[in-house]
Amino acid sequence: MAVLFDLDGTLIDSVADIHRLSNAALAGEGLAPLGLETVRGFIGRGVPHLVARLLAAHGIADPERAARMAALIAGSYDDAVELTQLYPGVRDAVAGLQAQGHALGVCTNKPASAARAILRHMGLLDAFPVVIGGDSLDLRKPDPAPLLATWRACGAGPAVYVGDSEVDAACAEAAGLPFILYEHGYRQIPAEALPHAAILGDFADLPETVARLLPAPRA
Ligand SMILES: O=C(O)COP(=O)(O)O
Ligand SMILES: [Mg+2]
Repeated sequence: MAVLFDLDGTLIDSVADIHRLSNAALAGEGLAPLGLETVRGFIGRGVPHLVARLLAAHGIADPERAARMAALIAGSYDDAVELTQLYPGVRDAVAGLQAQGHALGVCTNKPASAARAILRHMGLLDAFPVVIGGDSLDLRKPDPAPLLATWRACGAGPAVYVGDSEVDAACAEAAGLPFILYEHGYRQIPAEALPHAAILGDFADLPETVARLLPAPRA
């Protein structure tokens, strides 16, 4: 059985680093910085969406500037780890699921190398042998393709997806996987408004929630 995770807003609280990168990219274009809460609302659909929203906040739609900003962010994303933290209980939950023999994977819209870099920084890269990022395939979440690729690489057995946003809920639904909504991430609408099999408020409850949704096969 497999437990698949979103990254930003689910395993890690990365908004401060993404905020810093975003304002550096805006500064490169001579544009004023944006507040942390504003940038938080732009996270979850990958870097192209992020830069489009950063520019749109300044009333700008300009593919050339967006491409320059995306390149600047890509150039420093792997080092944007200092302000990022694991959500409380993540380390123990991951260890517990590993001990129960679950395959663990990450399916994020963050670029794959930045996703691996932050997992390495947290000492968790070995726990997640499968990491699919927003640039791993031609399609990103909410298209189900990256989640299905993660699921297949984790053995294609019974699986759940743990995520924090509208994008993750839609992606899990399209992939046909039960969705566990982590409620302290970056979603923009009430938790009840998102399709979910369970809501997770505390990572300490994750192994039990997974066991409820993925009962062990009878001998
Ligand atoms: O938008 C991003 O870059 C990443 O977001 P995700 O980890 O929640 O998919
Ligand atoms: Mg997320």
